[in-house]
Amino acid sequence: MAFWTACLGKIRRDHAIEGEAQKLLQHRKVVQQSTHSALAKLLSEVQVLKQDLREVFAVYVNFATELENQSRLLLEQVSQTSYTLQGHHGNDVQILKAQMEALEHTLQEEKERSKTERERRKILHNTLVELRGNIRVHCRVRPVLPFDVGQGSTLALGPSTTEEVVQAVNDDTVVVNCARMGNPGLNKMFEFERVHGPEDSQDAVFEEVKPLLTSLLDGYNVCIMAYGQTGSGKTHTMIGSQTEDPTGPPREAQQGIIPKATTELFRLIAEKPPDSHLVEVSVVEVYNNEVLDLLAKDEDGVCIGDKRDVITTSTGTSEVPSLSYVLVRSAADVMQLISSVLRLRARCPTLVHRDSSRSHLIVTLTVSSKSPNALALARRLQSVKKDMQRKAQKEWWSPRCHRANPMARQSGDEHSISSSSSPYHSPSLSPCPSPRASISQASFRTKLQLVDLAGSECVGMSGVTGAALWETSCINRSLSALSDVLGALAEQRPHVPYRNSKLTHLLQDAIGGDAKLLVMLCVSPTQRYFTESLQSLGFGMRARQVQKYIPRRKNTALKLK
Ligand SMILES: Nc1ncnc2c1ncn2[C@@H]1O[C@H](COP(=O)(O)OP(=O)(O)OP(=O)(O)O)[C@@H](O)[C@H]1O
Repeated sequence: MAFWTACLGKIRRDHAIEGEAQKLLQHRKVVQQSTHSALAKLLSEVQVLKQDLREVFAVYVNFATELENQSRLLLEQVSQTSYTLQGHHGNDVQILKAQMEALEHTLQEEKERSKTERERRKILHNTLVELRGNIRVHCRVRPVLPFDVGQGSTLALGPSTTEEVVQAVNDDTVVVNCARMGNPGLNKMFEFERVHGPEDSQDAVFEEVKPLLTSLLDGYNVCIMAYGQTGSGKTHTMIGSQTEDPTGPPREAQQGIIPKATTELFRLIAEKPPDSHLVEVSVVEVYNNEVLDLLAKDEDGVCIGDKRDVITTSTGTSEVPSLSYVLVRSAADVMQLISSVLRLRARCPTLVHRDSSRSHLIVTLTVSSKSPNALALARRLQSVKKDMQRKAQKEWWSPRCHRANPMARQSGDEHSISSSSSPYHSPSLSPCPSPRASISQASFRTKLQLVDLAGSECVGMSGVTGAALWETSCINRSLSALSDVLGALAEQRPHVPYRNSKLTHLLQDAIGGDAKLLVMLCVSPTQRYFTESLQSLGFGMRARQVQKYIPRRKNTALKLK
């Protein structure tokens, strides 16, 4: 029984397993069928895709070929067009070139015509200046320098303050660009006899001044005066720039008007008969409205700078009694003398300029000439009556001849004139006229005054205090006195206030007398000094309006007698 039960159980289990196997087989069949059908579907889709791809490729190939053909066509057209265009353009360029050349030619012609016109106008103007006795005004615009951008200064400067607003537009015009000062489009133009730009050398500046030296020997008094704001280049223009050795003379290329004028004067004298000219030098500074004789020496022969007065003589000219004069025989003598006394000149650093001169410096070269004409006249004059001689002596001799020169008495001074060893008696040194001296009476004296004025300045900008503030106010007052004198002369007022300051009193003869006066305006170019530059240019314009006495030759009076 147990056996049968076991067999029955086994049969049941086998049957169940068989049933399971049947089910699995059935499922496998189903899966196989669905896989086949999916595969068939996929294959058909692949076929479709393949067909599509073939078609797309065919389209692409067609398109590429077409594109290539079209590009080739276009390229041909472009090269054809560019070839055509080149031909046309070339013609246009040729035409334009020809037009430009023609324009350039016309421009060149116009330039030359305008240059000739300007020169003609300048000659006419100069003749007019000469005839009317006007003051000549030259202007020099200096280059922008490191201290303009605030180096070495406590002032912090913005870029606008260092912008160049003053420009020399040609050789007689300066333009100040006022646009930045709230006046859009307003430029101020100033015309002078000669304008120098920043690129102009010391030589170029002197070339324009040189003819005055010939005038000096022709018998005219001459004064050259540098005016301008502090740091604008007055000392550079008049004396020159310092070498490494500040006590030494300036290098030749950097030499200013004083050394160059002195050299030129002695060159001109060398062309004259020997011993026909004597040159004496005096050096004066006007400091805090005091006149100081920089050649005055103490007992040890050291220059000390003594105070002097300015007086008006009976003939109405200004004189400095007891002023020291030193006889010089060469330009080197003059420069050595000037260099030796320059250390006495008042200087003070300001915020604008480290080596600012605080005084007006006046170097005077007095030339005594004995021309052959004058000699002949003197011989003839010896025979005229005594009273005529006395009258003539009064006119020919200035009060300087009646005083003894202190320098002449100083022993051991190689520059001092000794009347006995002198080739002829210098009028300034002869104690009084004698019959023997009548020949020397025929000589005439002319003065060359070379003036380096102290700089006009704004107290706020220079940042000075205390004693330096007093110096500044004295400088500004003396310069405004100078301006007042020019104003009075320009307006031909009956009273000219020469005596309002020592400076104007001292320079009275040069400003209002019959001297040939040249004002050298020095101007800084940057926006920082805009107001001061306008003021200086205005001063120059005022000076130009002055009609002085027509410059008179010093020997004409003799010839007429
Ligand atoms: N044209 C120029 N070219 C080159 N350097 C210049 C020129 N003008 C002036 N300078 C330089 O600028 C500085 C100031 O010039 P300078 O001493 O002549 O001024 P200034 O007008 O005499 O001043 P101040 O009135 O304060 O004495 C100097 O170092 C000088 O060498």
